[in-house]
Amino acid sequence: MSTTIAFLGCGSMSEAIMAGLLGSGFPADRVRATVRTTTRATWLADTYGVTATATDGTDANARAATGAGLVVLGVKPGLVREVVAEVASVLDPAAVVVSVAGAVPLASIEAALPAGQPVVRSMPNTPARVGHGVTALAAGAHARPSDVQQVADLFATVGLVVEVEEDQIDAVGTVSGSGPAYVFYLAEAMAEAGERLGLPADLARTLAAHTVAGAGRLLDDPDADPAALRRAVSSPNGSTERAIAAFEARGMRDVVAAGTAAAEARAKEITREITGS
Ligand SMILES: NC(=O)C1=CN([C@@H]2O[C@H](COP(=O)(O)OP(=O)(O)OC[C@H]3O[C@@H](n4cnc5c(N)ncnc54)[C@H](OP(=O)(O)O)[C@@H]3O)[C@@H](O)[C@H]2O)C=CC1
Ligand SMILES: O=C(O)[C@@H]1CCC=N1
Repeated sequence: MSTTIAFLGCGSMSEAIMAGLLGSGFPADRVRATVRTTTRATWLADTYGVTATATDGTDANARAATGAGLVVLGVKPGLVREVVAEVASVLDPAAVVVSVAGAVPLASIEAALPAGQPVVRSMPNTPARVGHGVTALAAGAHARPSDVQQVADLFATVGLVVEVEEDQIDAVGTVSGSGPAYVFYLAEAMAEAGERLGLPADLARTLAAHTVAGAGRLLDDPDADPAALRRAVSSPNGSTERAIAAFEARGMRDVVAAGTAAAEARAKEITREITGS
């Protein structure tokens, strides 16, 4: 990849992608980032050696997007329209606009850009920070296969990339986009449970965190089967089997399904808030 990349909005998600990209050897002098505050802009520039500027009352987004081959929309969903409006007139016609924003439809971005501007919508996740992300991509109406490939190459520097239809993106987001938060929540719950059984808080947290990280490593294999890995821990009539039976009896699978359904419903609600339809 030999283009200039502009991250418009560089918080948790875009920083994770940017860090992975730089870690893969992409030159820092071809990366631009914009954020709202000067403090964060200075921190990003000092930490990564990229050009980072604050937008507050300035045309920083337009300046960062000018001449960039890839323009990543990394702001919160409610700000996407505003940022697109700031850059629409300066984009190179061949520049590929990549949205990481959850719940913002391709059509609403395309409608605010010059006709024919290629747009790709993505749903990444924060393990990208350590090169273990998974990103789903959905191509917009004017994105050519080579545009999608360029975006796939960007995200491949931070993990696995899959291509989906846009109508699957909300569901994807509830599994892999939000998913790291569910796993961290499980780690919190395991630590609290350990404390209730008398373990010191620090020890319980260390045990839970390292266990989740280690289990993740075991899953990090194309042939890994979560159910088989679970069975390998569960001795017949042993203590793990008893724990899993207690989870099942309390409807753990339904609880997880209810969480993902709530996440999907909220994504659709945000889409309605943004598009007014
Ligand atoms: N976090 C996640 O796990 C995932 C997030 N997403 C999507 O990524 C997007 C960003 O989320 P996340 O990174 O968590 O959010 P953050 O709040 O961490 O990052 C948003 C960034 O946008 C900056 N910003 C605010 N206003 C502007 C502006 N007008 N122009 C340029 N930059 C601006 C902020 O600057 P400052 O720091 O100075 O305030 C901040 O750095 C969202 O749309 C979300 O749906 C998608 C998948 C996963
Ligand atoms: O919570 C959110 O809205 C975003 C989308 C997926 C992960 N984070």
